[in-house]
Amino acid sequence: MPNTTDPDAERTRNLAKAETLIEALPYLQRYAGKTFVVKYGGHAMGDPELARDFAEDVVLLKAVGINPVVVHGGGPQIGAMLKKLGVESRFVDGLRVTDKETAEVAEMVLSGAINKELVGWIAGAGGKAIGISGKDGGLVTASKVQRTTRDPDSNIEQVVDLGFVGEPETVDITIIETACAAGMIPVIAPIAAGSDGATYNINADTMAGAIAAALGASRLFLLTDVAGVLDKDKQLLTDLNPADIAALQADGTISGGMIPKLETCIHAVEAGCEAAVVLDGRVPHAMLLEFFTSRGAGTLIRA
Ligand SMILES: Nc1ncnc2c1ncn2[C@@H]1O[C@H](COP(=O)(O)OP(=O)(O)O)[C@@H](O)[C@H]1O
Ligand SMILES: CC(=O)N[C@@H](CCC(=O)OP(=O)(O)O)C(=O)O
Repeated sequence: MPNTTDPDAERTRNLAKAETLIEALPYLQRYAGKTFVVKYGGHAMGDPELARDFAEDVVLLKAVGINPVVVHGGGPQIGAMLKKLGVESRFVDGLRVTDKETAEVAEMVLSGAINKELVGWIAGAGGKAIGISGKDGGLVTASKVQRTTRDPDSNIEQVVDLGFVGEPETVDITIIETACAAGMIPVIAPIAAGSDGATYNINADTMAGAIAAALGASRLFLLTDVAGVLDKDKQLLTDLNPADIAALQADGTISGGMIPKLETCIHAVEAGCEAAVVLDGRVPHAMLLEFFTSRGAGTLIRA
């Protein structure tokens, strides 16, 4: 326990607090008025302590004049609900094959339960969040994802039907700009309607990347369940560009869910987002530590 009655110890602690705030000063000056898109993955949401820390980080960003825009996932939560309902689920290239019933469950879990829970966490931290999906205010329209595979025996290319899996086709940022200007923090579920009127389930990383690109965001943070992008010896790679990522993909260093995540980062930085960061969402206040200290954390991707 710290000795609260020792004036020297008290002075040292206060000095450390002041130094931390001063360390943040250049970042605060540089990014006031800028927009950050934060993708909060379903895996990072399980722990209420971490969810509280995350909400505090977002509210702090807003309080210092940055516009945070949250896009959330919820893959594990959709999986748990489908299991309860006795509906089978399978993935192709990290995307959930989505029939009509699965799309209904995905919308219920993402736009309903998770979206409102996050809005609640942000309210609890003193912020004003507005929970929406791609459907609201014409934010995102979806087109159906097309996937093909090559049959290993015949070498014939076959179309894989993923059902109602979508990708953003158009993004209209009016609702985001309106909410931000009114002092609110948009919290966005990765669901959108297609031109056929159907509801489409969109991978949350893809949704976040498209929104970051449309906003020309200064930062895209992707909070996940690893320290960042790791090399073959499991060491953290702190800085990458699109050419580095292509090489890592070619030699098999990155695989699985990290491939669409980094494709999202490349798309965002090539479309004008200053930088994307893959961050460890299991670390308390990961986003603030990355952003407001000179040491940083995670993997920074720039064009
Ligand atoms: N080189 C790599 N560095 C870090 N993670 C990697 C790498 N290659 C593959 N992965 C995998 O990517 C996963 C993150 O992607 P994903 O599971 O889709 O995250 P999320 O659910 O947070 O969107 C990690 O848990 C890890 O298993
Ligand atoms: C098409 C598709 O796969 N959609 C995802 C949407 C949620 C998501 O991406 O959540 P995480 O970020 O927590 O993984 C799904 O159904 O799981």
